[in-house]
Amino acid sequence: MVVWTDAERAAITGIFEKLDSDVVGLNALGRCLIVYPWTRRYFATFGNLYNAAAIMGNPKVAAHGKVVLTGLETAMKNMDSIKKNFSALSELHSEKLNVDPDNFRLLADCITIVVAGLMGSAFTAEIQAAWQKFLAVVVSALCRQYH
Ligand code: HEM
Repeated sequence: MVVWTDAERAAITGIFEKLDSDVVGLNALGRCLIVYPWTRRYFATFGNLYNAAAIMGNPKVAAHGKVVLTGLETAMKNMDSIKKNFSALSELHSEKLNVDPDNFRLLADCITIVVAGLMGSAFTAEIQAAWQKFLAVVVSALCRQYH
């Protein structure tokens, strides 16, 4: 079981309060698709993902970025049962979407980079530590139904 300190809980909820999930979602998913181009293959239904400008201007990327952030927000609101809550989502990514689980970590890193950029100096090492712990638990929960 994952144990969260009050400071970690406050750091994570604070990030969601401060940042606009539309902005974080588009920029993080867009960055992932640009930096790790093989991730584009999972989004064949999204249309034009040929280059950075097309990706960042694609409304389906923006909409899906928001979906991912909404998923994270659900995890934040249920921090003591992330594994249980993400069981169906893990199964979907594994069995139906066939997403290689290595990619979860890559998207998580893009989310951290975007959050860091938006938070500026408020993204202290302590806040980063709490945030990365949170994302590590999410990634581990998403990997759980892979076998
Ligand atoms: C932080 C990690 C991630 C989270 C929290 C997350 C969350 C979600 C959520 C909430 C959905 C919608 C599920 C539904 O409709 O019931 C979804 C769908 C999807 N995810 Fe993920 N995801 C993550 C990582 C990834 C990665 C790394 C990839 C591929 C590289 C990926 C590919 C997809 C695809 C292809 C869909 C279906 C999109 C569609 O056709 O609408 N996900 N994800």
